Amino acid sequence: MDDEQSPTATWQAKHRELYEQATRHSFILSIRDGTVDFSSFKRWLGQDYIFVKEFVPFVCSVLLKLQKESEINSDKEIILGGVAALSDELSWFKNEASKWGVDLCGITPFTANTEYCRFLQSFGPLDVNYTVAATAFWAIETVYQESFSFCIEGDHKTPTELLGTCQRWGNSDFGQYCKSLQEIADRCLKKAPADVVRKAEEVFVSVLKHEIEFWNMSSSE
Ligand SMILES: Cc1ncc(CO)c(N)n1
Repeated sequence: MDDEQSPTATWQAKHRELYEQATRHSFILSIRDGTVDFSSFKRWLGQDYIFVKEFVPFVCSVLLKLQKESEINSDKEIILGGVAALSDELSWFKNEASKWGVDLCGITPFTANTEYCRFLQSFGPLDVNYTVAATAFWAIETVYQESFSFCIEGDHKTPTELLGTCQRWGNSDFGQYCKSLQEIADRCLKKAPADVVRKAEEVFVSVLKHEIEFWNMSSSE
């Protein structure tokens, strides 16, 4: 791929500061250096389960939008794979929650989570542009990939109990999946009109801000 021409890579560089705050947040750094507070981890776990339940209809809406753009068949397979993986992910959350003694039924979403979920819902209507939704999808998955892969890279001190979580989003298959999503977003963005590209960039920045708020929420009381 021609990186110089890649709109998403350009934005990652242009919004570097926000991007770093989202992917190198103190919560993630505390996992990597082993100082993480397990009660924060448990809070993140319960809140993220709520988020992922809302992420399912979001990814389905991306698939539905794509259905209207009849020609791109390989995109459909990648995104359908994403929907399928979420089923496994929800089971993983239930299993992980029971290991940590977190009661998933009794959880109420915190404000940052509610706001992020509302943002996801805003992509629901079919007239919301596919390119913009695909950009959001790529950004959401990539923040987790870059955050959790950092916790299992190099000289980390990630607690053993958290390695499974970090591998879930930090593994190289998930990394490959994020690259595929990036290629989809870039291909769409390269042929999109200027107003769509502008909107997609705004959405990219919004995702970073929501992700930062989500980490803040998880790491504070
Ligand atoms: C908040 C949040 N962002 C991204 C992902 C990746 O799916 C997730 N599970 N939760």
